[in-house]
Amino acid sequence: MKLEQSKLEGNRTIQISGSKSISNRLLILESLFSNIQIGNLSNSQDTDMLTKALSETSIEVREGYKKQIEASEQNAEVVDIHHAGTAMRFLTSYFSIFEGRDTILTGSGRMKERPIKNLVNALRDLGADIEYMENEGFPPLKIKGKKIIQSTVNVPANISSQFITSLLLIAGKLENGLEINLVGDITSRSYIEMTLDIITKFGIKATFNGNVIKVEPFSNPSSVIHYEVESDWSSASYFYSICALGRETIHLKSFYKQSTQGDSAIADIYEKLFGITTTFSEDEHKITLQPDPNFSFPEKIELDMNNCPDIAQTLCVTASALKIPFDISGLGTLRVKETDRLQALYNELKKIGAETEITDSTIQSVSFGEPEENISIKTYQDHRMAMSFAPFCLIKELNIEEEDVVEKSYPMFWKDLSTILIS
Ligand SMILES: O=C(O)C1=C[C@@H](OP(=O)(O)O)[C@@H](O)[C@H](O)C1
Ligand SMILES: C=C(OP(=O)(O)O)C(=O)O
Repeated sequence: MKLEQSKLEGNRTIQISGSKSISNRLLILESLFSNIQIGNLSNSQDTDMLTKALSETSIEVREGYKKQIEASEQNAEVVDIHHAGTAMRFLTSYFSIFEGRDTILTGSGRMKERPIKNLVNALRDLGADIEYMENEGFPPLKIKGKKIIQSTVNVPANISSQFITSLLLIAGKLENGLEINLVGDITSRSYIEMTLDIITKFGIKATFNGNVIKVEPFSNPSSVIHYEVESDWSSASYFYSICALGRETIHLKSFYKQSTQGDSAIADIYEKLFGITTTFSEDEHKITLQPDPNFSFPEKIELDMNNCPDIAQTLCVTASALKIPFDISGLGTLRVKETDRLQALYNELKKIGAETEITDSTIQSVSFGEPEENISIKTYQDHRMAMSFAPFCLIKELNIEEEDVVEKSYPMFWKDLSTILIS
């Protein structure tokens, strides 16, 4: 995607679709239990992948399916979820309790490099039957669905919170409920809290004290629950970056003041660091991002982003574009996402003039110089690389390679961007 050097057209409104994280949790719950209606479901490719994987596996169909499989002794169903990490992790638990069904759960080349061992170990400890088909600790998996009766498990919590969420989503369905003891540091904690918020709104009883999460068994909500998904704050982050560089007002919908998405931290972060105030219009669920024209930027940015890892790339690009020194910690999980995001940032920030140093879990600026003449940003098949570098067109024209990657989380990104830029 060639992006001309542009200015920001003020006062436009952008409607972003539902949170990918919330949507994917609700889809699993909808499939395990009934009586749920979802509004503003994410239009992301990851959510489509999950919807497809779950189609015809809802609870009602499951009973019939079980008999069908027993009768015909069919081979395992193959489910390919491509790049969708949450889908991979959530479906591992889901298919583990899908009695009578054998599933081969696989994904893209990159998915086969993303860890899943702690989740598989936890499920095996609970009694699940899962085998690795290629490399120990990584997808693809062969899962023989069966009834799980064990109810306590230890899970290391420092690699991915998605393992914990995956277990929490099936927990209510287990005959004896589930007690999870989180071992070690807890990464991406906000996502675990989001899951607990969703399951408890659903009627499932759960507590989180110290390092222990307890979930009681649950049958079904007594009446239909309507869940309106708040729009995606990770997607909104790119407009905060655009606002910080373009210094004009932007409106975004549909967002709430009380959000369960950890990435809503972007509002406070961009207010403190870049003078972008956010006002909420409760009745329209609209937020207005407004730059303070007299704001003086900080001398240095020091931030731990363990709770909101998906907006780290956004922040690094904004700070580099404004040449504000930064030192960001808490980013260990970035190494095992769609690409090694720390390495990708290190490589591509150079092109816009920022030299950095990276460690296992940090990125720090070293110096700022002039951007390259013909900037062409590689995305490494990572949607967030494409979207986080796009705002740089407010400073200088650039090319973003593999533009279609945005579809993973935000298919309308380029179209929405074009409505607020004037070249
Ligand atoms: O549960 C979720 O919806 C997510 C959890 C986070 O992953 P980790 O816990 O692996 O950091 C986040 O990066 C991902 O985009 C979505
Ligand atoms: C890391 C992400 O997604 P997932 O882990 O679900 O692939 C993301 O959307 O930034």
